[in-house]
Amino acid sequence: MDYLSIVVALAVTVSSIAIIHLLTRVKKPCPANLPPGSLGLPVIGQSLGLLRAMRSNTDDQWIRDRIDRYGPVSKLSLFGTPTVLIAGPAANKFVFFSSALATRQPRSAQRILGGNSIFDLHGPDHRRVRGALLEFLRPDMLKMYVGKIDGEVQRHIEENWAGRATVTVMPLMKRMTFDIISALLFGLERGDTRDTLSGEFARVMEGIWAIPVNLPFTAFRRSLKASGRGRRVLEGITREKKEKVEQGKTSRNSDLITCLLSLTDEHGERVLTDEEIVANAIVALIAGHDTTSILMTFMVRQLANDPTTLAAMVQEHEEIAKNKADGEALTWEDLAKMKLTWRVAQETLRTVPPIFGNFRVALKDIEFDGYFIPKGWQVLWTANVTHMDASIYHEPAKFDPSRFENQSVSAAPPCSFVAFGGGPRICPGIEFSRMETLVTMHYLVRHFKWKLCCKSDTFVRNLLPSPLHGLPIEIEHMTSP
Ligand code: HEM
Repeated sequence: MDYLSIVVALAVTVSSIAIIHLLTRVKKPCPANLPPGSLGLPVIGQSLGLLRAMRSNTDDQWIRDRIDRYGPVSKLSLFGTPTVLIAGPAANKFVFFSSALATRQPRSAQRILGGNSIFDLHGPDHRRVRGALLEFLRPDMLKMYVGKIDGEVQRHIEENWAGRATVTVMPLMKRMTFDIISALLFGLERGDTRDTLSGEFARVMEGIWAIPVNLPFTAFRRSLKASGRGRRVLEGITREKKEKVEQGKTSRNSDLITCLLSLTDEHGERVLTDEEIVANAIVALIAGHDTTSILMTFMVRQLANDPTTLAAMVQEHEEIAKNKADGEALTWEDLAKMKLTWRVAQETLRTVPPIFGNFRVALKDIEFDGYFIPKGWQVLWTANVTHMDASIYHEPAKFDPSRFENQSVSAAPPCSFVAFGGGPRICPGIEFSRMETLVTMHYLVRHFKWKLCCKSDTFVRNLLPSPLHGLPIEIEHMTSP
């Protein structure tokens, strides 16, 4: 709401500027071969149309309409910058692998996350920070934490699902993924600090993709302030951990922050500064928290209306459970057996990708598909058009996890499944989110049956997809968790 009302308020001011601009501008030569389409009104461009479409869950159609009208490469203006929208596997590959394109966060996210975030780094700095994060996020490191994730999930279900007749899935999944991430990344066990941080980060998320107007009562201002408070808590935690590392009182594998503090290069110098560690721990929290909770929420929503998939999943998890003692935690080997469940997750990500797409910025004049993209323009890649392409996914509207079985998808062109992005910036948190999702589904499908409370099964995109009213469900207990 906040976002839209500010945009509308700004529209009046901006239209006046636009008129003055149109009357006074010096005509610049227009490079040949720009993609078809119109840049619309200065500053506003097509932003309102896209935001409206996202809110009414018609963004897919909005993009498709543009493609029908202009073809797979078209120009428009979004959030004040001329933009080229490109779609399809070849376009995705171009975006993910071109060294002439750099990631660009909205100005609001840049200001909230600060300058050290991996999202704003390129070349050797990006590789250094990404390499450091992967030291902790790589599978052979994460496998040590299955028990810890299992403990968090079981406790969460016991406290929030057991004994209830209804629950609202989305906020519960958000809180649970926050708790898991903060336990593993920051080494924060349950308690006051974790609760405070959870509140601060919920506020950060509200304004991270807002118009960056730092005025009282704007979501951006609340978010900026909350990120400052959250950052100070994490700086304190980092200082404490640093002392322990220097005194040799902790293991490098305790959590992400300790791991990053312990990393040194061949000259014995720390790989990341304290500021970089705090900034990128925050990034990992923000990048990993909503995305995974959305995936799990939409899996719950899908399974409510898909008894065949649910029955197959229950069977997979009962098979695993029958070889375990009561209350015994899952292991890495158990997760490896949850193949169907991960296919259901992949199909959920195909049909409802948590990340709609993202922007890059052209570092120099470039060309794609015969069209000229000037330096400084944005390039927008989106997931849905590719995921719903009938020439890649037969009957794309149908929910069919078996597509990911022996990969009918492996015959598909590269960059056809882009829920996690691709290329050198592919999501480094895939394994982490896979672990959280598999462990959570293991306990949910074995212990509960559920049905949706809302008859209307729609969702909106507030940049990220969100089911109506957070997905309230009626639950029935099968066995105690
Ligand atoms: C279902 C869960 C997730 C989804 C769908 C997802 C999706 C994505 C996508 C699409 C990108 C690439 C954006 C681009 O190239 O424009 C990305 C990057 C990133 N993700 Fe994830 N993500 C998920 C979970 C996680 C988790 C759990 C973490 C951390 C614990 C994480 C950390 C990151 C980071 C740090 C980047 C930036 C990588 C870089 O720029 O090199 N993500 N994610």
